[in-house]
Amino acid sequence: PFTSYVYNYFQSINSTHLSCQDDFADLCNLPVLSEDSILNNLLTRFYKKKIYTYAGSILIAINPFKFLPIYNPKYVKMYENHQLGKLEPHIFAIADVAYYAMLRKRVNQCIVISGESGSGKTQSTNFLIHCLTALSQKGYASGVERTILGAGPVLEVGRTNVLQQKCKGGQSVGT
Ligand SMILES: Nc1ncnc2c1ncn2[C@@H]1O[C@H](COP(=O)(O)OP(=O)(O)OP(=O)(O)O)[C@@H](O)[C@H]1O
Repeated sequence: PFTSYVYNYFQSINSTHLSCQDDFADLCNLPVLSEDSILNNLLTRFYKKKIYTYAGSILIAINPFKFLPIYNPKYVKMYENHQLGKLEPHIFAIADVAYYAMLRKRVNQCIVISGESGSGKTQSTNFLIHCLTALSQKGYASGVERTILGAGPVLEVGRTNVLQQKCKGGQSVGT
């Protein structure tokens, strides 16, 4: 029901009008907090090619279904050791916060990725692993990234068998 609500809402919106509208990088800063204002903000940002939005320390990602040039090493560097919320919302910001919290607190960290089928969980997991291996500076040298990414499909098949597909609504990455 929520998906059809969102779909109907998106259908009723004038996209040219949206791209001129102001948007908020964090939903917590919305002057009025309602379903309409949240969806309107997410859609406005999406039309401006901003697929990520914060809800406090939670990152909301909207699948663009196309390549965006926002995952290159320049972005890893830009988000390295930064304070969450200072820069535009980004998946690398979440990886960075988890990585440095792990180093600082010396405690394992967990990133939970949730969404319906096809929403981009696997892709987001890959971006997180890419960023984490780059931050640890082992990615390029030892092929750690390739090894972890290679294990992903095997783990997914195993987990899907055990949980019988219906429970496959979330993914997690531990650092
Ligand atoms: N950030 C992104 N940028 C570009 N394309 C994306 C992004 N996220 C997802 N996609 C596209 O959407 C497709 C589906 O995403 P993905 O496989 O990650 O979904 P999923 O949530 O893991 O689905 P399932 O639960 O069915 O396995 C990808 O193959 C990719 O083409």
